[in-house]
Amino acid sequence: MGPFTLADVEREARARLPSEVWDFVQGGSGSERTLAANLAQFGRYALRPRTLVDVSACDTGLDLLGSALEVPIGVAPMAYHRLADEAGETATARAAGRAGALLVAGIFASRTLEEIAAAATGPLWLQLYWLRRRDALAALVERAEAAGYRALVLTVDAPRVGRRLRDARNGFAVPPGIRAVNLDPALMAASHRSAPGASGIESHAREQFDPALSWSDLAWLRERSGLPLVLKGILTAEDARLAAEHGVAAVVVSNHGGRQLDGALPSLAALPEVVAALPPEIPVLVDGGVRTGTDVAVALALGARAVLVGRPVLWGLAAGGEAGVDQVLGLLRGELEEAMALLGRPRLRDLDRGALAPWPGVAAGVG
Ligand SMILES: Cc1cc2nc3c(=O)[nH]c(=O)nc-3n(C[C@H](O)[C@H](O)[C@H](O)COP(=O)(O)O)c2cc1C
Ligand SMILES: O=C(O)C(=O)c1ccccc1
Repeated sequence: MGPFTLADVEREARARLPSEVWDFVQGGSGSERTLAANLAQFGRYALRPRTLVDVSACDTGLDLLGSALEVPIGVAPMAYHRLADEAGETATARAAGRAGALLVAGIFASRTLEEIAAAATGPLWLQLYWLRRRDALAALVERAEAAGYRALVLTVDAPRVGRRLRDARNGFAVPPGIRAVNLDPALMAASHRSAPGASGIESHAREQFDPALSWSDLAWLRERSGLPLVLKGILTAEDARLAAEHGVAAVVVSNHGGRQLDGALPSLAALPEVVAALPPEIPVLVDGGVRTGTDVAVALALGARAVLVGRPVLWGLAAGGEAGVDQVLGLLRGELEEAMALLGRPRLRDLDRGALAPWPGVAAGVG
């Protein structure tokens, strides 16, 4: 029977994955304070249900950068889905399409951009890191456009990869059979070796990521592609305003699932100031710690247009492959519809600050 919650899927995934892969997926940087705070922040809000509203039809559909979604939910970009399931990103793509959800494929996908696009039936975006090898980046952008990707998501919170102590202690390296197949193997070699005290991921990023990336470099990307540019990893109003000035189409409020700056703001806590700093035509997405449909409702009530979900998708893959991702996305969708019905807010636009109160005795900053 079940799973009935994402926590059920998490338990099953943990039982199935090798412990060093589990640690890579689950872990955060440093003391994992931000990782924990992402989850805890949702508990700072209480919901204010309205009654005697016709909720016989709850509509979770929306338009995001010109693409229709059935749910305000996307799969966050994550490296190496094949760590969790043999089919990897193609399974994720099929499941996301069935759920009417967005898929953000990662630059370190373990299936080719073209394989992912062929499996996808819904909108697809591609996440990029700013690699020193700008030629490799330019080639990816060209391939993404040709394959039908609809936006580029530049991750801006990782000039280097944060120190993840679980991976360092485990000497984690990406297993040889699993590769970031969209990049030249020569660029990826360090990911497959662990140096003393550093994971392969950390060594690879030190070698290949260009930490000199700054606002003026965004023009390079925008010149190479007509695709909308999304910045992932914004946590402040200052950066939100700069993003708007630089012609960005959307932003993702994120601390990278607590994997980058330990001690950074929980993403839900940063969301209101980012929303307030941007005009309504620039949608704000948020990720980090979304585990239930009511979490989705809270994020939307604080001004997010949609949420991205990271680890739970890998749990789904590990627990049941493509069907496991169906379960994860299906549970979130069902829980969101239930929350909307019981809140008396049958349309996404009804989810506003009026839906929230601070949890009694806790300063939530509903504003
Ligand atoms: C195993 C794993 C790999 C990730 N790889 C990437 C990546 O390659 N690029 C990126 O921008 N974010 C990456 N992320 C961060 C996610 O996109 C997302 O910000 C985060 O997982 C959201 O938090 P959640 O896992 O609590 O939902 C990764 C996260 C995990 C757990
Ligand atoms: O972005 C990440 O969190 C991550 O785990 C990763 C994976 C491969 C290369 C760089 C970062």
